[in-house]
Amino acid sequence: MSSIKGPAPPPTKLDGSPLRVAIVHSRWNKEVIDALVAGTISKLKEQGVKEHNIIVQSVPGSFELPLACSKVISGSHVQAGATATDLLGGLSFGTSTPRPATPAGGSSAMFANMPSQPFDAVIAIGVLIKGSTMHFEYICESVSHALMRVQLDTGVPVIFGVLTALTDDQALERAGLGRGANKGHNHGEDWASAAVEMASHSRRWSEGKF
Ligand SMILES: Nc1c(NC[C@H](O)[C@H](O)[C@H](O)CO)[nH]c(=O)[nH]c1=O
Ligand SMILES: CC(=O)[C@@H](O)COP(=O)(O)O
Repeated sequence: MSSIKGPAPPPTKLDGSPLRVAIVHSRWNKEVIDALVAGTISKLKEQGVKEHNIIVQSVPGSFELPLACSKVISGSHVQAGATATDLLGGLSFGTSTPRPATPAGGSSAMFANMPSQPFDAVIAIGVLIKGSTMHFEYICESVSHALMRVQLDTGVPVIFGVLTALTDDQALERAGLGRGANKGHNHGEDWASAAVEMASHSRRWSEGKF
C-alpha cells in the first residue's frame, strides 16, 4: 500500500532567482550527508537559485549547527553592508564560487558579483543516528529546539534538515541511498523547496504583502 505521507506542492509556483541561501551541514555520517547536500543543491538550482547565491559551510557534528547558523546569518548582514575597502581587506564567506584575487586598488567593477544581500534562508543539514548511549537523544532534543530558536530570534527561515534516525538504514533511505529494492527519497530536495518557499513568503510578508 502506498503511503499518504509527504509535503504537498506550494499553491503557487515559486521563483528562487532573487534568493540567497546558505547550507550549513555537519560532517558526521558523511556518506548520507553528501547525498543530502547534493540533493539540496540540485533542487535549489532547479527552482532558480543561482549557483553564486548558494553558500555551503560545514561543521563537525549536528550539535554545532545552531551556533553556526546563527553566525552565518549575522555574518551575511555584515557582508551585505560591507564596503569595497572591507572586501579588499579580505572579508569573505568562503562562497561556493571562489572570489578572484583582487589587486590593491581594484576597480568597483570587480565587485559586481559581490553579495549585496543577507541570506534569505539557511538550511541546516545533519544526520543523527542512534547509538548505544543517550548521546543521540540529547543532541536531537537540543539541536531541534536551538534551530527553532535561531529562526525565531533572527527572523530568517532555518530549515530543519536534520535526520534523527534509529538505524543506518533509516538514514540511508532518507537520502535516496536505501540498500533494499526501495532506494527511498532524498529529503534534501524537500528541504530546498521549503527554503525557497519560506524565503519567498518571508520577503513578501515583511513588505506587508499577503
Ligand atoms: N553522534 C552524532 C554526532 N555527534 C557529535 C556531536 O554532534 C558533536 O559534534 C560533538 O559532541 C562535539 O560537540 N553528530 C552528528 O551529527 N550525528 C551523530 O550521529
Ligand atoms: C560522545 C559520542 O559521540 C559517543 O560516545 C556516543 O555514543 P553512542 O553514539 O553509541 O551513543
